Amino acid sequence: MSPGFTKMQGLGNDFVVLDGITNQLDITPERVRRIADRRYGVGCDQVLLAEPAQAPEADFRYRIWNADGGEVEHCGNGVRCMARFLKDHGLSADGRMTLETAKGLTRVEILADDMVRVDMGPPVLTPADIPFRAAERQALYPLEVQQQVFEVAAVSMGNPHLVLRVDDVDTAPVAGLGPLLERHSDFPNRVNAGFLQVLGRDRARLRVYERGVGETLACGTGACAAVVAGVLNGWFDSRVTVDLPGGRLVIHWSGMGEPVWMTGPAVPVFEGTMAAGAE
Ligand SMILES: N[C@H](CCC[C@H](N)C(=O)O)C(=O)O
Repeated sequence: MSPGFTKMQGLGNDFVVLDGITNQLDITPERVRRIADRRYGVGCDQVLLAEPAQAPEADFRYRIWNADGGEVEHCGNGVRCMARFLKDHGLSADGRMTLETAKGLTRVEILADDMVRVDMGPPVLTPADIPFRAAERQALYPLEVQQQVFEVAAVSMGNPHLVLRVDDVDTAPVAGLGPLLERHSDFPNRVNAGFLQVLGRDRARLRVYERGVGETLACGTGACAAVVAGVLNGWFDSRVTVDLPGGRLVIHWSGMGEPVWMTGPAVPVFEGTMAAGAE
């Protein structure tokens, strides 16, 4: 029988969280796909694993896999849930912690009202580091998809994002265009595709077709990338409330070289144990 897990969600972006600190766990892409399957397994958008820190400045390391089994660099909703998991399970005595992921260090603080504030670090905009096939950095890039050309922003928050501005997220072609954008050849590692509706200089709506998952109810790194794209294109001031289908994130970015701050919820749903074969 496998060790326990905790099901958590951040604005409906849902996770199976595993404790690799107390337990020795071997996570494989096949195992992730089984766990993430919403019929044959627990079901989730991403699997998150807590591990002992490797970097001296970090309190813990945490790893992220998308439902398709691919390991990725960062997850905004996930890092909030991981911090809450570590605190609730007595693995962290403090509501403030530094978590290490493949993208680097992320500083997290659980606030008095149970919201979680995260220093997501500065955005990466150099095409080669996103990675994105463009010769030089631009605020918007032409991207051809099935003989149509879209103007998109390209931003990495440790993981790759494109941001496409639309008039109305409710009518945006997320289901049809999302998969084509996710696998566009100009993004060698694939990409998360954000559909952004600007409501004002401090308000936005966003839907995200996530790499390795499909459309999720919320995407934390996607909200950060969308605000960065909007600030760089003159659409936003530095503080923006982003309404996603699953709820609201508050994002703050004061400009180049500065970190992106994200504040939002992290909610435990249930504890469980997976039967042999379901994990
Ligand atoms: N699908 C993303 C990882 C999860 C990001 C998202 N769930 C978030 O809250 O940031 C990727 O492949 O880069």
